[in-house]
Amino acid sequence: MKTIKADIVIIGAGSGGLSLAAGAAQMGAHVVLFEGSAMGGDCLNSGCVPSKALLAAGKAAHNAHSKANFGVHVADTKIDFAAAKDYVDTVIGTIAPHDSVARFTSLGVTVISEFARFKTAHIVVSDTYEVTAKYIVIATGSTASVPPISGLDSVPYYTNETIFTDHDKPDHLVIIGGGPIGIEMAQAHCRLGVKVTIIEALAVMARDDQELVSILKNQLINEGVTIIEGAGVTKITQTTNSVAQNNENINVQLADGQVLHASHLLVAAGRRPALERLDLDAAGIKHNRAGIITDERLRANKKHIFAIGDVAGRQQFTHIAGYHAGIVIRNILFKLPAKIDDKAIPWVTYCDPELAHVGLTTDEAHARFGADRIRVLKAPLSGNDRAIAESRTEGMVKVITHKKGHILGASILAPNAGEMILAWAVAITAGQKIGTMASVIAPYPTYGDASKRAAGSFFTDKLFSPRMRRIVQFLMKF
Ligand SMILES: Cc1cc2nc3c(=O)[nH]c(=O)nc-3n(C[C@H](O)[C@H](O)[C@H](O)COP(=O)(O)OP(=O)(O)OC[C@H]3O[C@@H](n4cnc5c(N)ncnc54)[C@H](O)[C@@H]3O)c2cc1C
Ligand SMILES: NC(=O)c1ccc[n+]([C@@H]2O[C@H](COP(=O)([O-])OP(=O)(O)OC[C@H]3O[C@@H](n4cnc5c(N)ncnc54)[C@H](O)[C@@H]3O)[C@@H](O)[C@H]2O)c1
Repeated sequence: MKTIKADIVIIGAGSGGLSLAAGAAQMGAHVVLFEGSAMGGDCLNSGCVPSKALLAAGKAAHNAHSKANFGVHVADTKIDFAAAKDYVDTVIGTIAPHDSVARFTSLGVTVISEFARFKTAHIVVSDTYEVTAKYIVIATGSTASVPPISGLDSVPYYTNETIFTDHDKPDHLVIIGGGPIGIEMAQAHCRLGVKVTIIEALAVMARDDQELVSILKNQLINEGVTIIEGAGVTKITQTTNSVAQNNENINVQLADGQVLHASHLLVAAGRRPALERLDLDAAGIKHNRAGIITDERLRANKKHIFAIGDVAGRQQFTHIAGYHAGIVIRNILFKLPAKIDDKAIPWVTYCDPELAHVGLTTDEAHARFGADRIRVLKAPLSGNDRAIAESRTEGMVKVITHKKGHILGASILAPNAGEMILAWAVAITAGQKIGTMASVIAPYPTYGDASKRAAGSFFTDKLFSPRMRRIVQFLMKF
């Protein structure tokens, strides 16, 4: 057993662990980083990167098919599903060196490619190392949560960890769960020629603005995705291939008695924190079903132990893991009592059109301020010249403000909503009122102009009122 003394031990080299390791080591701390699997974690290997690459392949196929209204006729579009998966591998391979052991070693981080667990509250061990550290940061992420459906354990199914590595094209992909993973994978596969059905126990994309979600749902249904909501799966069985049509030999029974036949299943029913290898009891660290219990400084019940990213039981996004890393750097390296601030957290689901959000949702704003103290501003893309020129009028910018003009939240459904939401994230972070966005000079013609238009509608009633008309008519006398 080799022994090391370190300033900071980080367990997990995903988005959170890597950001923290790179920052802390380059600022002079002695950092030991444990990773038991692939460097880069979920985001690089089985999350953001492969899903966005597959969506890009799907978008290329879709655009090749749907150009007739532009007067462009594309003959004989052929989709090579395996080649699309090769493309996904290439994208991962291109980014991988950035997250590699070699790069982090060159930054001064001691990387140990083994799973780690607590021996005591100050000592972390793996198969061949024992590291004593002043601070320990748990960044072990999350894994797919597999619901206890009768028969599921006796049939093959994909999770995010396996779906990107299989290069065979499914005939009929049935997806259990209509959250961001389910929606993104449904559209990517459908556009690459796969028959897709989503089964969602409650409502799809429940965390997002439901008016925008319903437009998105129509878009997906028009493209060929079948969406079944409010339907629990009660039982799953498998028949022998010889009696199944189109390889649809997995039978998915729903609570209403309906039975669907799938060739492949994807379980996308949420996440559970990756705690099982850590032996948290050895360090007396408190946790619950969501993850490590932390305070606003991301400290566990032992104040020298922190948790960041998915395992911290808060929002589960790569940019949040990176944000957490910054909070922990300020706490550990600079001894500042930095706390997380939830006011302007953005998220984007990268279907086409993209669905983006930042700040409070309409429901949250209602609950916090009451319906009579908030305003909802809308700019449908049907009134946006760029969207009309590109035949992409299906979306909308929707903004929630306090009645005094403070911006509380924004949701956008648009082709590049993920880029557009940044302006609203900046405005909310900076505590700006809606007048700032209304007075911005937006380049024409852009989708961003719809943000300005939504903001401007805050003032429409006052600007075009009888009172204003009387004032202007009076002033025109001079
Ligand atoms: C399909 C999919 C698509 C996604 N798309 C997006 C997106 O577009 N945008 C976005 O912001 N987010 C997206 N996410 C979420 C994002 O991937 C996660 O929020 C992010 O990866 C969390 O980073 P993390 O560092 O907390 O954990 P992870 O990236 O999961 O990294 C944790 C690491 O810890 C390692 N580990 C675990 N236990 C131990 C141990 N005991 N010892 C040593 N190592 C250990 C694991 O092997 C892993 O490498 C997506 C997720 C999925 C599944
Ligand atoms: N673009 C992005 O940023 C992006 C993309 C993918 C994932 N992610 C992250 O990963 C997380 C996990 O994504 P997810 O989609 O797995 O989880 P999720 O929790 O967001 O959605 C899971 C869905 O599955 C449903 N469900 C659960 N059990 C079910 C069952 N037995 N039958 C039918 N439906 C069931 C739930 O009602 C829910 O709607 C997200 O919350 C997000 O934080 C982000």
